[in-house]
Amino acid sequence: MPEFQDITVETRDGVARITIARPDKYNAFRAEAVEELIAAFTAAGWDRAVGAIVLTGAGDKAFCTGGDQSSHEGGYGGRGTIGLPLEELHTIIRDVPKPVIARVNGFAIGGGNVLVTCCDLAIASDRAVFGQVGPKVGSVDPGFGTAYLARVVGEKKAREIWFLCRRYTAAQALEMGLVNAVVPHDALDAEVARWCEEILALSPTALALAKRAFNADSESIRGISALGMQAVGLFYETEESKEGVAAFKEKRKPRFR
Ligand SMILES: CC(C)(COP(=O)(O)OP(=O)(O)OC[C@H]1O[C@@H](n2cnc3c(N)ncnc32)[C@H](O)[C@@H]1OP(=O)(O)O)[C@@H](O)C(=O)NCCC(=O)NCCSC(=O)c1cc(O)c2ccccc2c1O
Repeated sequence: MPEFQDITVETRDGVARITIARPDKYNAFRAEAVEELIAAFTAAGWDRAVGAIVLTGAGDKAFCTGGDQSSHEGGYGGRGTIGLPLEELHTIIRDVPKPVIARVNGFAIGGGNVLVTCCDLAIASDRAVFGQVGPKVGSVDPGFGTAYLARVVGEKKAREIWFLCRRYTAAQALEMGLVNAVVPHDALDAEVARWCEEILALSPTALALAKRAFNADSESIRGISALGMQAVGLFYETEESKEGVAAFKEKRKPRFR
């Protein structure tokens, strides 16, 4: 496994735990983090000794709060259409032939919420908070974070999440089907371990086939995502989008109109 700066990877007893390790930024990702996540998922995904992958964030505050707003004005400066190869990250989470569990230990906001959506399963602490902020900060995930979210929580709820940018409790996330279980914060690791143990007892090939069968039905969203990224790249160059980022950084309300 290569040396990582923004993430950590721990593989033990058949479980690879990938942690976004930027707690001072509420585990927001910059370009380096996205590249490292892609590399870690690729390695764990094809490691025959690994039967389940857990994605989480470091510390007690956040799972992930999406793109690092302090690292960009317009594009994010890395590889890909918007300077963050997010469509590749979402794709690899779906393509690894084993279950990926989001261990949601705190805020799952913006791109963090999209990661929860993309993971096969999600187990949340009762302190977790969910929501979208794209339209507040001049951005949108035009693929799995919108179109696939609608499949997960239903059309009306997905539109509410994006059109109002509210925050939701873990209990509300459970009710809408965004997570599979909610447990007291201190019981999160034990619960995630229990789910992994059950998965590890099952046929890996049957699980891989089931995952691919589930994915097949929503595969067209990958194309929508690629197309939408081109549009978001252009959107980031506009004053409207830049106003959203500036308002977040200056801790004020955006003036879009
Ligand atoms: C997470 C919050 C709801 C917390 O709010 P709260 O009021 O409790 O605390 P603060 O706002 O003061 O935050 C504390 C501290 O953390 C820093 N921080 C939080 N999030 C980020 C971040 N994303 N980047 C950088 N820094 C962050 C914050 O600045 C504070 O630091 P101090 O030093 O000032 O103390 C709230 O913070 C929040 O809403 N955060 C999310 C901000 C955000 O805009 N996220 C990115 C959205 S865009 C995105 O993620 C995205 C995802 C995709 O999948 C895409 C796909 C395709 C195209 C585009 C995509 C895209 O843009």
